[in-house]
Amino acid sequence: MTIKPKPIIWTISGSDCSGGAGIAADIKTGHALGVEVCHLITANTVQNSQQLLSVNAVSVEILQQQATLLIDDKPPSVIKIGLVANVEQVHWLAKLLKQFKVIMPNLISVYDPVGQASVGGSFSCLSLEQLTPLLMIVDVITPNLMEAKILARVDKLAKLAEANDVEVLAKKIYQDFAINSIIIKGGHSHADDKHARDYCYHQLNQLSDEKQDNQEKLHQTISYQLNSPRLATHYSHGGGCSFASALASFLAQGYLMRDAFMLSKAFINQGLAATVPVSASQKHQYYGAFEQQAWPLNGSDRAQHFAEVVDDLSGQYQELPAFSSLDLNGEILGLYPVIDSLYWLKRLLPLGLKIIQLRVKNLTENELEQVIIAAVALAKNYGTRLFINDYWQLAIKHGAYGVHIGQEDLADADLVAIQRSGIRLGISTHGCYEFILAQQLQPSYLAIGAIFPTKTKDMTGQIQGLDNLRQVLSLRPAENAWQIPVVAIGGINLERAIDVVATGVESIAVVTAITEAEQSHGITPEQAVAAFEQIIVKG
Ligand SMILES: Cc1ncc(COP(=O)(O)OP(=O)(O)O)c(N)n1
Ligand SMILES: Cc1nc(C(=O)O)sc1CCOP(=O)(O)O
Ligand SMILES: [Mg+2]
Repeated sequence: MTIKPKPIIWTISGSDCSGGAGIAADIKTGHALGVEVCHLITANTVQNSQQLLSVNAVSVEILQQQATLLIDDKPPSVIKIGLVANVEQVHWLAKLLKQFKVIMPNLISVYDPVGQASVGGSFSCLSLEQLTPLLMIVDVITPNLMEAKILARVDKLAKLAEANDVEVLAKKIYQDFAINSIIIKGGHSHADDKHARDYCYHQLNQLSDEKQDNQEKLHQTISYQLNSPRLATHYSHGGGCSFASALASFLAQGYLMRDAFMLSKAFINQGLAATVPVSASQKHQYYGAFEQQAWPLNGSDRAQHFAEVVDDLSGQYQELPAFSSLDLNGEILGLYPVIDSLYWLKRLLPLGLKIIQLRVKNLTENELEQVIIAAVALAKNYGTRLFINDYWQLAIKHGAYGVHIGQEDLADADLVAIQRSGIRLGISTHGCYEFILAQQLQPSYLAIGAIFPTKTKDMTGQIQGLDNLRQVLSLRPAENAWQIPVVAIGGINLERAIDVVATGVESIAVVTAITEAEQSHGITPEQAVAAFEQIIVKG
């Protein structure tokens, strides 16, 4: 087995001598998820699974010595903060993070506010005012509902109803402390006992989530809930710490905030699910340590640990029936050329493709309509499934086989009109969050990209690699059930196609590997199509 260098996270938190929570949970979680964990202990607590006896703070001098010694040796990409024992530690941490952000502008800090022990008792008596210097500098915060109410100063909220509204709480916290991402965990305290709903209010762009040059999105916020069945287990000691350190670990591996959140919740669900049988078999309610299971989980039950996404889009289209299928009759979709003109359409259609996409970016509305009319007629002659990129109204109007829609256009497109028209729908996704959300809409196919860096489109920060491709493929319903066809796109050429096909993906979409085959491989586009088809058939 080849050992790759691991991302490094630091956890600055308390030690739980019973091994369930705090530093122990952070180390077990980081190791399960493949990151290296440096740990700076803020307090040595005396506790077991039943009670907390004392919290013995470590001096800031010792903490500073540890930070100084580690910073050049093992610099972190993410710092996770848990128990902060006293005011001195708050000021020390705020100063440390401020200094680190100057020398490491991409450093992310995740603060899991630890006030009350789940076994009863208080870890610290810090007031909100005392915690403010730290709150003003962290990037991500992961309170539970009770902690969120304290952070949002619930007593100052106008109406009592607002006190339980996670969106109101998160906005208030964002307003007061300018924290980029606020995740309110629903694990312990939600009124609906059948579900564990975790809520995220998140400002785009701050954690390199979207491209910095996209001015429109610069200060856009998104909010959504991740919803999964509540799991009946008493093995949850340290679950909150493990969630925050999982988030830190996935962020350190370069995942976007929404994907890191989705994966962290799946990691927690996986651990809780593993202990349901042992918990049920016990006569007395033994409060066991959260179980960090190996990751990634292989096997057919993997998808069940991933939560459903609840947001405006999923709410709006909750009742929408599935989109028309690709009528593949058991065949795989295969090669999917994406081209930008009638010239390419005329050249490639005679090759007997099952699917092709017209992706035009530089024509006027009128020119475009004429091209689409001609393209639909041409594709019908050859019996090839023609998808029109972006222009769903024209695709419906002129009876194209389908339309392909990107994430940017999803909220503005009328999915009801597309579904009722009977034309097929393909949706772009870039990571497990978008994949799960789009899968809930039951489109005709899902695309995932960019698998590799590509010069055709700026996909900075959204390169998936083969591991993420495998991961999203496993998020479809279990084997034997109907599975949505998946198309891999982005930077795929003849050399890389072999590995892509080996993941089991149904289709490979390519632009330049065909249109620039002469320049890159000294072969004609027709030869490139034949070579791809051979790889797909063999795969
Ligand atoms: C098969 C396939 N996958 C992804 C895309 C990208 O679509 P989108 O996100 O809408 O970006 P643009 O292509 O419009 O730049 C695609 N076209 N086809
Ligand atoms: C148009 C497009 N969409 C992508 C996505 O990931 O959504 S990647 C991409 C570019 C594909 O071009 P090539 O095959 O030349 O790399
Ligand atoms: Mg598009």
